[in-house]
Amino acid sequence: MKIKCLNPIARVGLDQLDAGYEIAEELDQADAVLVRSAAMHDLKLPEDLLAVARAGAGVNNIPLDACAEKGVVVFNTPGANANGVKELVLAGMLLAARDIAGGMNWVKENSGDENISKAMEKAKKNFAGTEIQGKKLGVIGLGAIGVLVANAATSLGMDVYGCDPYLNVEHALSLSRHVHLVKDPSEIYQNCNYITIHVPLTEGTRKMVNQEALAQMKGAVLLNFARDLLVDEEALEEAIVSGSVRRYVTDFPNPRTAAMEGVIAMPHLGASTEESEDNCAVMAVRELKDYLENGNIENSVNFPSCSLGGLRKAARITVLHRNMPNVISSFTSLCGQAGVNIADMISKSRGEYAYAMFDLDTEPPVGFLTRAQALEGVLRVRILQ
Ligand SMILES: NC(=O)c1ccc[n+]([C@@H]2O[C@H](COP(=O)([O-])OP(=O)(O)OC[C@H]3O[C@@H](n4cnc5c(N)ncnc54)[C@H](O)[C@@H]3O)[C@@H](O)[C@H]2O)c1
Ligand SMILES: O=C(O)CC[C@@H](O)C(=O)O
Repeated sequence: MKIKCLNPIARVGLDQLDAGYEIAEELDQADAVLVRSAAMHDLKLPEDLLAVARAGAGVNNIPLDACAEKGVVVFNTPGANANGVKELVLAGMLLAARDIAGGMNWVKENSGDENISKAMEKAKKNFAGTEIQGKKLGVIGLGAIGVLVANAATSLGMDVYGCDPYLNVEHALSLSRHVHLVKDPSEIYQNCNYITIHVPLTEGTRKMVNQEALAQMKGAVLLNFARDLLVDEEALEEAIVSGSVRRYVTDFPNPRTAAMEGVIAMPHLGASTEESEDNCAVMAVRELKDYLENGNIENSVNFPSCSLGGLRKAARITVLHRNMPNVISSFTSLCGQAGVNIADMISKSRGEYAYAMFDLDTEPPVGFLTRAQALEGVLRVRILQ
């Protein structure tokens, strides 16, 4: 199997690619891709590509539907970099609360002054700020990162409000009982001193922090460690001028926000820690290997989770297909006609797409793959032995 890395991937992950794997020089040779933030929308994907693993959470750089149509399974690594981002969000709040950066610049600028120790006692009033303890924090999106930020902020004495209409059970169970859940994000926009967004960028969330949302804020600090396009930047500029937003702290500057007054920007550093990079690489490689070797899918963002464990029978056939009637029945009929017995099977669906795995008592006959691949609704068939 050839794996193409479109971005640098941590060594500890690549070290798991043992005998049977090699790193591809070119994308067109690849059976699978490992990627971080590289934009894949305009890449020509090889016909034989089986999988893409995003060493990270956000998948807006990957054409998910186009991949599904070609029978390419896309994975991500949920939660693997969440702590790295949480810690930077806390730093972002503190950088907005006190002029730490201004103060540090002052020290550098005055480093030649022999009397700096005296001068700073006069100058420091220019960099004074406020504390975050007792302030209201609103967290929009209570997933892997949002929950960690909310819980950490309660420990720092903040009064925390969270909003997530799709909150899942796992995240609900790990959320501190001190966090107040609200249904309407307007409650957060209107009442919170700090507002942090932790939702994925999708067509539904693009510019979710719009003019209407920004106008409700009352001198809030808005933190965006998720994606730049979640915020309407034209409206943001007006909100900063009018004072409804006091500071915009972002990990996703672009030519517009990088130059904007009132913005504290970092160069996409949220997941740039040794620990997050290692966690993501290890999880991404593990997911790829389990799919390539056993056909099992875990943490895919365009196909359902589905597993039959390790390969123990004569052969395993996996079928990525459209979620429509008769695909499974036409496949099992084909098995019957070919005289192969299905020892075990599993089938799962997710939206428009579905996946089925069949363990067989005997190897399928020559020509079976071509016939299965030609069935209506089938996107890709693999035979694993
Ligand atoms: N700065 C970085 O380096 C960095 C690192 C990791 C992730 N991210 C970004 O942060 C995002 C979130 O990451 P995560 O690991 O917490 O993902 P996650 O999938 O665990 O959590 C996302 C949460 O957003 C919620 N959500 C979706 N739409 C919503 C809406 N309209 N309103 C409120 N909640 C909504 C979901 O229900 C989910 O709970 C990623 O998609 C990515 O874009 C950035
Ligand atoms: O790979 C990175 O450094 C950033 C990843 C981050 O944006 C994510 O969505 O997980």
